Amino acid sequence: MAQSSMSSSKHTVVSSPGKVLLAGGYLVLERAFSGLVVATSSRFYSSATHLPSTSAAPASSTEARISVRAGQFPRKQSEWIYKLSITDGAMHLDQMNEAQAGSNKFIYLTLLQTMAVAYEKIVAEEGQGGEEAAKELLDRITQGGKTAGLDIVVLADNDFYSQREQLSALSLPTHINSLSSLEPFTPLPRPIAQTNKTGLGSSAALVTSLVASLLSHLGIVTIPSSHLSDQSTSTSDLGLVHSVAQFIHCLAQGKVGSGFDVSSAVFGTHIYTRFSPSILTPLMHDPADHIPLNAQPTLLPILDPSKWDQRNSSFRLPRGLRLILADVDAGTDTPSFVGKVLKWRKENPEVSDELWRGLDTANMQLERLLSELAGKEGERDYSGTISRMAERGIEGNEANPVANLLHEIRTTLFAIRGFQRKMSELSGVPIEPPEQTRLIDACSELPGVIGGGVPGAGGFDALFLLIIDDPSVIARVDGLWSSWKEMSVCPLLARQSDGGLRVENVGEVAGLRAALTRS
Ligand SMILES: Nc1ncnc2c1ncn2[C@@H]1O[C@H](COP(=O)(O)OP(=O)(O)O)[C@@H](O)[C@H]1O
Ligand SMILES: C[C@@](O)(CCOP(=O)(O)OP(=O)(O)O)CC(=O)O
Repeated sequence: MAQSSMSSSKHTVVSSPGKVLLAGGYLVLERAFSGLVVATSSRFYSSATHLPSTSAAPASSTEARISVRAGQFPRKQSEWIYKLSITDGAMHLDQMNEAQAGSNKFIYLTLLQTMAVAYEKIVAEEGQGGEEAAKELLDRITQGGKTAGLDIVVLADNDFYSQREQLSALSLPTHINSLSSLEPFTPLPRPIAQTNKTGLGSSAALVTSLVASLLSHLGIVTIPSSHLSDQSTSTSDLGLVHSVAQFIHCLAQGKVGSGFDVSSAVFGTHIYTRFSPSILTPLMHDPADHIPLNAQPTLLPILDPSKWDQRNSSFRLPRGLRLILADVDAGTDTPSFVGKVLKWRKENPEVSDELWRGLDTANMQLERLLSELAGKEGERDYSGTISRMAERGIEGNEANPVANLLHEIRTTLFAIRGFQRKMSELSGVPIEPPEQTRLIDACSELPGVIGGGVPGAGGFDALFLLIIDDPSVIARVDGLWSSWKEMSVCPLLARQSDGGLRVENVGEVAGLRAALTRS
């Protein structure tokens, strides 16, 4: 197990999946509507172990060092070192190397607020606040003053960042199969800010896995293990990780989004209905930049999962179908899309209400059809029908309910795109721009492709296809993508996955041990 209670070798690795909002972009910002969020097989890993003491950072029971390194990026600018100390009746977190590495708001806020939650949990366990509880927290971090603190490494599967340059450096074509030739956690040449992201939600997966690995390492929560035999997690532990990660992610982004990305990083694939943004309002204004050593908790009463009202209903893609994704080489400024669409909606309530309702009906129809198809997996002709469809267009067949469902799924995907184009036309925001329409239409004509669309906020960033999971279909899609001239289309390796947050066994994740020890 990666998580062990042996004092000197305690090592906790927690991973979170990336996300694709298959349906429900913009609508999911409102509690009246839901989104279909699919978690990806590509994951973000946060590893926590002890930091050996050195003369510069001696072991101490009154302060701790916390070093966080983004393991696949150039070390000099991608290792953030902090000191956590007790001074003037509060705990303070100060970065020691800002001049060299710059700051990383997502990491800093995750450390500060997670430590604040850990402090409040210790106060609740021990019944008293103040320096005693803060010292107990420092003790857990430094293993009773025997180590300097925590050594954290964060690593994202290759899919989270564009691998175009890495493929071309190895003279590999931009094909799905080429991606598996890249070394896991391939080193990237530039710092994070100069690296192109692919839209899998790196910051949500980072914050979620880091919150979980810290709280788990410090003995505050138990996270499910990748080993099915070890399922001792309570749902309230996952709920706490969820609310803490939502809070931190909103704080770091400077806004309260729908939170579907953090929710899928915790719970995996599901139908998501957002939390009321007012839950977080008291914490969003004027957040503390230190941890006051109060006896009364300030975060836990708000982050108590029982006070949160988001809904996750179970959903998964049927067997035999595969979700494939591509990164399209043209950036989209999602925040400005959201602002513009919402402004248009506010100015045009009647037209937009009708459009939102129509799109929601199509989105929910997609969910119903996919669930109905999943319900037929046990039927005799299920696999046969699916594989026959790999070779031809998706056609209905009166005598075959599986074929009919596949055909209805295709029609619904087209209907959703129709609504998204209407949204684009009316709001002036290119949610499904004509370049994407041409590409997705061409892909949808290939035998074995059920349909596709633009995920999340849409734009020029990415596209998804729902296909029959068969090598011949993948080969056809690969061929079309690599020869497409109007935009540069680079596939991702990820497929859909149901799992959410989990503790990993280091030896069982390909390339993880090597990446953790890479200097
Ligand atoms: N591998 C990583 N290591 C450390 N921080 C990361 C990493 N990946 C992303 N981040 C943080 O997340 C930020 C990007 O967040 P954001 O722009 O919201 O992207 P996304 O849409 O992928 O979530 C980066 O500026 C950085 O602070
Ligand atoms: C518009 C949205 O409903 C969906 C945006 O989804 P994306 O997957 O496009 O998001 P980014 O990771 O920020 O690029 C906004 C929201 O739900 O917060």
